[in-house]
Amino acid sequence: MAEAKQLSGAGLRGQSAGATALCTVGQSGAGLTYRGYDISELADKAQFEEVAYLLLYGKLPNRAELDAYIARLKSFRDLPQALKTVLEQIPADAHPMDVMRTGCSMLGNLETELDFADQHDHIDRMLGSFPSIICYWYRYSHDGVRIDTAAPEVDSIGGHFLTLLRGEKPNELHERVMNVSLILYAEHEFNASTFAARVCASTLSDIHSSVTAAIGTLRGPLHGGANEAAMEMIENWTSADEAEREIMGKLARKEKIMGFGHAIYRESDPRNALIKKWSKLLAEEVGDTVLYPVSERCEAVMWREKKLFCNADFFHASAYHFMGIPTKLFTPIFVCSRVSGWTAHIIEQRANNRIIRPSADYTGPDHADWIAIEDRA
Ligand SMILES: CC(=O)SCCNC(=O)CCNC(=O)[C@H](O)C(C)(C)COP(=O)(O)OP(=O)(O)OC[C@H]1O[C@@H](n2cnc3c(N)ncnc32)[C@H](O)[C@@H]1OP(=O)(O)O
Ligand SMILES: O=C([O-])CC(=O)C(=O)O
Repeated sequence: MAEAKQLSGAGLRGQSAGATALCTVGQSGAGLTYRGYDISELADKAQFEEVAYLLLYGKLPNRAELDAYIARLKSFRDLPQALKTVLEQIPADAHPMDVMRTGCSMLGNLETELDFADQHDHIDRMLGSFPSIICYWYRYSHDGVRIDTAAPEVDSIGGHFLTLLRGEKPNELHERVMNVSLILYAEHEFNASTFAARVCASTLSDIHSSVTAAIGTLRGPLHGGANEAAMEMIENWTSADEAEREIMGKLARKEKIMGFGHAIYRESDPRNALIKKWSKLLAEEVGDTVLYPVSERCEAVMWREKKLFCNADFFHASAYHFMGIPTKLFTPIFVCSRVSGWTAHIIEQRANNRIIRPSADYTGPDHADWIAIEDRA
């Protein structure tokens, strides 16, 4: 069994910030479970909606419960006119994560959470409508089309996203990959965005504020934004040899390579092998001879040179790209998935709440004498 990563230093590393029954990350150096279920088994056997139910309701649904849950999520796909009007004001060159942040916040204005007893209704609404929010904005701002977001012909959230984006139902392979991807991204203990959601929830704020805080936190390239940043890097390289030269140059310049490394895992991120397998299949489907070999070479060079491994984001970049998904929509897909984990954590925080308020080590002056404004330099 691998040793756990040595955790100490800045960034609250290695300090427990609370308890959770939702997820374990890196307990054996590399493992990941959601409520005790291993991620490999979930990615192989589950539907994303089943995993969301597991996280949110504490058990796997039986057939009748799953069917009812999927039907319920589908019923939340339509957007209120006022939200569509706001989305239509956002320019095409806006960052789609800003669109998600605004979309979630606007939903909170229109359908405000007035009572925590209704939290599940708001969560299901977010799960059902987030793909609609991003795709409505994208298709309107880029193609001038006002799409109907209901898409009743497709049941899954991943399939819904692709159908809205493309205007037609995806093939089985693409729907399956989206399902796996959403499962892999659903939950990850006290990562930065989830922690932001819990901090916000701990003030007894509403669920839309908590999720909006999480979206803003996921956006950064050190967190969810790494899948886009990885794509922007690898798409420049036309061969594996060029990728190796460029990576070596970046390492020599001490640049960060996006999609590698992890705050908790020590020797691998278990989500990588799972999404990599699907990226390879998609590469074969589109006849790719460049991007997948480039990605594999990056992986080999980073391990050889730095013992750094691909995290969940790296092979997501090529997988999404092979499915024709525009790079700037990569992180919003992460949002459509992680909203399940964020909201499960908000429920957990609310059930046993104390406001999250750590201390700081003060490093300023001991005492300063007041200087009248006319005497200041
Ligand atoms: C879904 C997710 O959010 S997964 C994470 C997505 N983020 C990325 O892919 C961004 C690139 N990766 C990183 O920036 C980091 O690895 C993080 C933010 C994920 C983790 O940060 P930390 O826990 O602080 O990293 P860690 O302590 O393991 O770093 C050890 C050393 O490796 C270096 N390192 C870590 N990751 C990388 C990387 N991707 N490229 C180059 N060097 C790296 C660090 O700079 C550090 O070097 P130093 O000791 O000379 O300062
Ligand atoms: O756990 C982390 O720090 C980041 C991560 O992999 C995730 O949120 O999926």
